Amino acid sequence: MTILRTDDITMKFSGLTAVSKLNVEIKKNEIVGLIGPNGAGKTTAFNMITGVYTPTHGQVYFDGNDITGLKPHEITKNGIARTFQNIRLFKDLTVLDNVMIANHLRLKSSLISSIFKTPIYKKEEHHIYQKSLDLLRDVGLEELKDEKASNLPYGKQRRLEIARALATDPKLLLLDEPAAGMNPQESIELMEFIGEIRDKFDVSILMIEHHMQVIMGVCEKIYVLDYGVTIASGNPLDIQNNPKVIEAYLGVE
Ligand SMILES: Nc1ncnc2c1ncn2[C@@H]1O[C@H](COP(=O)(O)OP(=O)(O)OP(=O)(O)O)[C@@H](O)[C@H]1O
Repeated sequence: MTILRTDDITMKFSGLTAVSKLNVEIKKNEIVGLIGPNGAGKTTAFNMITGVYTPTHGQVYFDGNDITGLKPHEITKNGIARTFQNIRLFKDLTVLDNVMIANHLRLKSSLISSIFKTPIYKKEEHHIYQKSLDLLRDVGLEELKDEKASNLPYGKQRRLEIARALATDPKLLLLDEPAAGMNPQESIELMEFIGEIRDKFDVSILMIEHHMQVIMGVCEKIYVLDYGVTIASGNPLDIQNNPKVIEAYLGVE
């Protein structure tokens, strides 16, 4: 079953075509990579899928619906969550509070009931507390729940970011360079972690990553962009042996 399909999505910024006619297909529970040299258009593709930009041409279909042009929060509610290249945590808040805040997107009670702390609000608040603790346990951060987010080592901050994204109950998770800044040991752990969250949370994953070992190790399918154009797609072995990819991407490493 296809969870995400982009149909010729294109993004033009005045004279520059950052992404040209991108056709991505992600199946349920698939882990897919999006790679390419700096400036190839990867983040722009994420921004079109998550509603930060409306494609200048083409459509985005998610879970059978056309989501092109929806606002980012509407797309999150539809079931797409993302992390960012530059970690975006509330650095002065605790690990637990970071996850609880992300969970509030799912809160059903009104602003009024939250101000007056009605029984419905208290019940939902308790549910969120419990769910956040469960999430932290699932990503291996439970013991650090009271720690300030900024005190966490880099690899754990990335995990917390992923936990925050998972708090919105996504069906598709977009990870923007999850291995950036990680040491080799953290990168190996990340590879295992990505497989675990796919299984545990029953999500599909689309990830941008420059770390070739991570991409080749976890992705079932890979798309390669160069100057906004898709120059190859296929399984890791096909991609590694594709002369166009070697020239455009691996050649500049
Ligand atoms: N808002 C914008 N306005 C104008 N040009 C933009 C904008 N966003 C991106 N670009 C340009 O579009 C092209 C693709 O950028 P993008 O950030 O998507 O690449 P990327 O593959 O994610 O790169 P990196 O690996 O360095 O993050 C670049 O030439 C960039 O300068």
